[in-house]
Amino acid sequence: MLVHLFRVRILGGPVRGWSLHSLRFQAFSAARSPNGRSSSFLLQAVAQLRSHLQAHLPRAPPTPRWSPSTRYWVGGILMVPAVLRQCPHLCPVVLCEAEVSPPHPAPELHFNWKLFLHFLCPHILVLGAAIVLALGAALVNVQIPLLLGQLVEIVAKYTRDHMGSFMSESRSLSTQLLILYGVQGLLTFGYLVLLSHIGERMAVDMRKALFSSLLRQDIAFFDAKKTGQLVSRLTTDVQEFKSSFKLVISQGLRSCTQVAGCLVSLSMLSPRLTLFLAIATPALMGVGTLMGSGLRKLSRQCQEQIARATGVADEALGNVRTVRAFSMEEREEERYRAELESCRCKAEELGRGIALFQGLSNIAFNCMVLGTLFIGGSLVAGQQLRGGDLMSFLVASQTVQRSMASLSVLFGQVVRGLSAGARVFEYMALSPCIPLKGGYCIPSKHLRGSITFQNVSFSYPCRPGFEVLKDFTLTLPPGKIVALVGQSGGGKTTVASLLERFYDPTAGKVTLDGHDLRTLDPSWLRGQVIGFISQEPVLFGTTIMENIRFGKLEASDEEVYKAAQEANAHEFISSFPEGYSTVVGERGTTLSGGQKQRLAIARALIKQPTVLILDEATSALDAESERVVQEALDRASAGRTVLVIAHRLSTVRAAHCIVVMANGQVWEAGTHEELLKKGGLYTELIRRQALDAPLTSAPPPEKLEDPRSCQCRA
Ligand SMILES: Nc1ncnc2c1ncn2[C@@H]1O[C@H](COP(=O)(O)OP(=O)(O)OP(=O)(O)O)[C@@H](O)[C@H]1O
Repeated sequence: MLVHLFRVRILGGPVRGWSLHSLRFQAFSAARSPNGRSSSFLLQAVAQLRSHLQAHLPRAPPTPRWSPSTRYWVGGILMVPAVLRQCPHLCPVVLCEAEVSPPHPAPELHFNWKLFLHFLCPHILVLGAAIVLALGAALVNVQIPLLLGQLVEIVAKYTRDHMGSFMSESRSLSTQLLILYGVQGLLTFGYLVLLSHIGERMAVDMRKALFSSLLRQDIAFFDAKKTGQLVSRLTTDVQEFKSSFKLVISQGLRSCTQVAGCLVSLSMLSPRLTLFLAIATPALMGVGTLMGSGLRKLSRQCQEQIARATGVADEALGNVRTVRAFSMEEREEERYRAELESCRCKAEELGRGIALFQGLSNIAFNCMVLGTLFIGGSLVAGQQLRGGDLMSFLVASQTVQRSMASLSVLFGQVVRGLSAGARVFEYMALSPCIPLKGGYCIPSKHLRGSITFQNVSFSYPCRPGFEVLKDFTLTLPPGKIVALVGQSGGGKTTVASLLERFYDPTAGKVTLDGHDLRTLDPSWLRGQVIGFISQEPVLFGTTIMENIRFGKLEASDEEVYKAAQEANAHEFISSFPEGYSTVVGERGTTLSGGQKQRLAIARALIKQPTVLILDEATSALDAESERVVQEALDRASAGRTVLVIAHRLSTVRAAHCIVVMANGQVWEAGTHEELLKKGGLYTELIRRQALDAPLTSAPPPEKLEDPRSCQCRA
């Protein structure tokens, strides 16, 4: 408890419900002992204060409650258990910056110092100022124990001799101490404000750069990554990196300076006591570090288990409709309960470990104080040390211990910060294979919309061994409707993705009006040439107006209304009280499937695309919605090159050309009537669909002709 007493004195902070003033009063009262010797004065004062502090200092809770910051620090904080858990206000930076760190698999990543310096450079002057202030605060902190010792010497002299005026003798020292406290407070305020300024600005810059880099990555990149993981890099990792950066500068500098300064003071005060400290402190900290690493491991397991439980809850709540539809509430409750139970066991084990650690560390630190007092007391008794110097020694040694404890915490924080930074910088340094912009734009007067796939082979980058398209050749004549049909998984959507240039073919090429797509500007291609309408339209959680305008940001209100009319959407939009200002909810949840689809059609039509891709655009709709949407699609298709991907063959009978895909190739092609006459796979698919058999089970019948000759006529 003496440890805490001196911390209260060093930092001048109030102990809950117990002011510094009353502590001092108790110390002085205790000092009026009959023998008047300074050493016994010290011991009595300490004993008295100790008993008061025991009664007033907050204690560790009987069962640990794992608040996010507690969980986070449980692993790393173990070198300063008593300080941080019982006197959290004494270490505001540490606790303010504590964040939840989600469990991450440990990929081998290297911290990108070049990128780090790029973000740091604009703030280098402010950082310099913060470092100067932090060093100043630390140096002031080194001075305080020495002055405190001198003050105690005056107190001891007065209680021994009862001569002179205590007030006049102590005035100058007290004033100096007050000034130092004030200066230290100001310096601390200054460097924390500056560090916060740098940290927040860097975090914003890093988030902007990372977000921008993520949005520019290839679609193949997103095939391989989880959205949650990417979002976590933007949020948690940047936060952790920022916290570590601020902590390392503030705490690290201060602690190093204090350790160095106080060690000099200590060796000047008493070399013998310093030797005792030099042996005992590292030994204790070594044991503590060993125990700490075990507990950190346990803490990590605890976090992973919490993440598993959260995953179960997230999945159940996110898919609540499916859970309800299958009456699976009890099963989900049971799964969550089981995960929670494991969490509890792990957390309790961790709690026991921490309790043991805290108990042992309290004993160790108290023994160190006792040892210092014992050896120091004997030196005082032998007239080799003054009582005031012993007091200074105790205060300074506590500063050293506290600083070394924060350094050991910081070490863990540095490791975490570096790996968080490495994760953030990893994606910033990635450059996509398909650029967003750059390349040739066909002048609109020459743009016809003729598409060809020439001997295209393709495997998805995340599944390189599996060829989805094999020597695929197809022509989409300008202004005509071509329908792609075939077995599920046959590669129809892949054809559309290649046309959008979400991927580049592994072999062969895709051309627009004779130009290889790789030579054309992708943003022009996607933004102005191709309109894409998928089975599950994704809307943004904003107004209908803004959702339609997403297709062409500079579109006027009139253009939006016109697109909505073409898409058969104007009527239902106008029936809403808020009209075009209606907010559609997250992903458009407040709209029906047919309404969402019509908004998606309006969004695609507003840019007046030359080529339209309809990927099973009506398959998720009921008969009535399908009729309205199909009407809109028929209108939208007129005069455009249209690629329709369809499962229901009845919807593509009117297409100028129907292409049947199988095994990643064009199996046969022609009009509905021509294909029926051939009696090949198309006929088989129609027969199966009439029987309502799934298309997936259809093995392709014998091929009737060379697929290369299956071309749609212009
Ligand atoms: N992003 C992807 N990464 C890896 N493989 C993929 C990816 N998308 C599709 N595939 C695979 O490519 C093959 C063709 O898929 P595609 O979606 O093009 O088929 P489809 O004919 O459109 O099927 P459906 O009619 O069921 O929509 C499938 O085997 C599928 O598993």
